[in-house]
Amino acid sequence: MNPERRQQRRIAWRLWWAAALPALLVVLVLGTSLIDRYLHDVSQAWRQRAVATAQQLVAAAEFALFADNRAALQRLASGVRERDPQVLGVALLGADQRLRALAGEVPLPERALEQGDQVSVESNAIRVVAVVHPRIAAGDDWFDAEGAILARPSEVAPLGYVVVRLDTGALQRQRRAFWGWLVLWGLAALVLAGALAYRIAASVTHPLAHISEVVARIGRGEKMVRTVPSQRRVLAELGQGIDAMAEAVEQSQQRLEQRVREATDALRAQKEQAERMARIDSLTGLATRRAFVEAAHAEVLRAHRFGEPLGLLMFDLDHFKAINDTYGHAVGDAVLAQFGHDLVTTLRGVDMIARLGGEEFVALLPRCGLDEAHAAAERVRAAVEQRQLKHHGHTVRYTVSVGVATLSAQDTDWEALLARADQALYAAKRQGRNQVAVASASGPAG
Ligand SMILES: Nc1nc2c(ncn2[C@@H]2O[C@H](COP(=O)(O)OP(=O)(O)OP(=O)(O)O)[C@@H](O)[C@H]2O)c(=O)[nH]1
Repeated sequence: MNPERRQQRRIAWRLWWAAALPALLVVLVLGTSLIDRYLHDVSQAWRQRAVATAQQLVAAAEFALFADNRAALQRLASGVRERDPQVLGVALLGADQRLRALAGEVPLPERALEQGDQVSVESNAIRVVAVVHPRIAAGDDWFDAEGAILARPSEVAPLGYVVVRLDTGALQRQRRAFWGWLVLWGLAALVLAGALAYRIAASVTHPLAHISEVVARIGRGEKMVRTVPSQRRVLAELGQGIDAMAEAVEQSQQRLEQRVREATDALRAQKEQAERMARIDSLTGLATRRAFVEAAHAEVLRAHRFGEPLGLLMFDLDHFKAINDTYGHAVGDAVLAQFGHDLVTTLRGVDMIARLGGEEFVALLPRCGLDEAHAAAERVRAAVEQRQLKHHGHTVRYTVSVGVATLSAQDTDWEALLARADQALYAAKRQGRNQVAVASASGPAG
């Protein structure tokens, strides 16, 4: 059983007990007190009946006791028993408390009998001992000549005693029947209260289970799940609260996701920008040293693989420090940018042009032999020589020295090729600048 279901059961049980227990207590208390009262009345009635039977016998036995007529007394005793089946026994005792007649079973009193009636209650019987006083037989002796009372019947010596024992088994049966009835009604009340409690509990636990399930699903990441109005019933406000909370959580999650997306996009853009900047020189728009190195490596491999020529031109602006010093750094930058532009327009589109750093540039010329490379270098040199850069009222003129090298079988990598072009450039500088110098396969030429 899952935890939600177990919790639902627990709540249902508590509600059930909350409704059933008071009902049970009410039935028990009311039933017990009613039965007690009823049984008390019934046992009083039985007691009175036993006393009445004894009193009837007292009246009837007076003469026979007076006359000590045992046969008459025996008839009386047997007659009472025959008439009333609930009379268990009748005993008639004389004034000396000795037995004169007996019918059925009667335990006789052990102690000397007193004047008044005695009622004793056994588990299944009531025993009444009644005193027989002379009332009619000796009546004449009770009044004087003027009719004044000399003595009352109770004040003179008794003629004898009547003992009657009445069966109260029926009373006990009635008592048991009532208790059975009470238990039965108690159970019926419990079942009824249970059924009602179940309905009441269900009206709370079903919406609770529904809301718990929705909360669990939201917890598992199902964003769009909400409570159903027909199922949240008495807990409508709680359900609406959960819905509102889920809505707020979803919205804040969406906002968060949006922010994460934006931050990721910004990071990606920054990364791309950084990569672009790492590959493209911001001043001239040409490839950087890093981009050149990658391309040169691939080109050298390709040229060796297909036996194609590969030319490399290395450029260095002449006396560039003087330009900076004379016109300022901004003009120096403008010269660099212009030179980059001139390289792009003068050389071919397939040529890989890069700024290695400072005023040093390089161009890789695929499928280009020495003559072609030299011609290209010369074109650049001549174009730069003709260039007049106007910047903030200044007209700047400058020249460039070029070192030319072509890939030889000994150049195992681009660095070897570049080193030879650099040596050629150095030679061009040495020879007076504004020159193109060509490197030989083993070293620079003049
Ligand atoms: N304006 C500007 N100047 C730069 C840049 N990069 C390097 N330089 C300058 O370029 C100058 C290079 O000077 P040098 O290496 O002495 O060479 P040079 O003056 O051209 O002399 P030679 O090459 O021998 O003809 C230095 O003054 C650097 O500060 C840049 O991006 N912008």
